[in-house]
Amino acid sequence: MRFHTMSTNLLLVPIPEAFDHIINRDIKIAVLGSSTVGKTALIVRFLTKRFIGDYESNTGNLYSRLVHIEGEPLSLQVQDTPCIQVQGECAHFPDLVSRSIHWAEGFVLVYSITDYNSYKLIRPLYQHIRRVHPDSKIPVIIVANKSDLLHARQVQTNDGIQLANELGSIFLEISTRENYDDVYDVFQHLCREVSKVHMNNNGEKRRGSIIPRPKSPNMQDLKRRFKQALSSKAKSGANL
Ligand SMILES: Nc1nc2c(ncn2[C@@H]2O[C@H](COP(=O)(O)OP(=O)(O)OP(=O)(O)O)[C@@H](O)[C@H]2O)c(=O)[nH]1
Repeated sequence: MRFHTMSTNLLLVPIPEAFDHIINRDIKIAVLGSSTVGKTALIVRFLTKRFIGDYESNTGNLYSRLVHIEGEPLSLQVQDTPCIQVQGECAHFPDLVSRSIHWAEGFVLVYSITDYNSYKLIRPLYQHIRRVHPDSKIPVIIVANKSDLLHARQVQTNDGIQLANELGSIFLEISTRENYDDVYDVFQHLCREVSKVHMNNNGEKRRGSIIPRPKSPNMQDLKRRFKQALSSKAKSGANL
């Protein structure tokens, strides 16, 4: 399943320090879900375009990239998170997951179509996010991964659609392995939604809180020293 909202460019390059002064905003995204649903594969596929089969068990890497949304350069940070354990109806959130939920401004909730338990985790996870961010409509995308493994399917597409409708979230069924475009869409859509939240909902607040970055700390320092030197010269001239 695809959504069709692609009109902007998403450019992925490492963030060089030289860009620091022109990037006004960070976009912080957390990718959450239970074990082996393909969280790391999804992020790595997005960042490198490559599907790499095997990963060490994830301990929580943070990835940074420069992206362009509607021409504006944004610093994208993606937090990969350790898996969440499910015990009956309860989900146990490791520390890093809890911290990521507080930190992030947009979420990718991943389950695997081959693992019904991973699907069952999505609702409590979503509700937990809403509890942590009660005042804001934080963008969330539900991703049903591994759609290429049809023979092992345990979760029907309709189950995903229904859940997403109920929760008021966007839903995508994708194969990280087979289809890069869908992976790209997930992150592009989320970046744009977070960007919209920045600009529309919190625009006034954020505009007020954006402190212009110093153009160059060295230049400022030089100017200050130059002024000091001038005033001490003027003083010593006055003393003559
Ligand atoms: N067939 C198929 N396999 C996938 C897909 N996405 C991920 N996998 C495989 O699923 C397994 C788990 O992927 P990971 O990315 O390590 O999963 P994770 O959610 O980060 O797992 P944890 O590290 O336990 O949290 C790996 O063997 C991947 O190759 C997919 O779209 N299709």
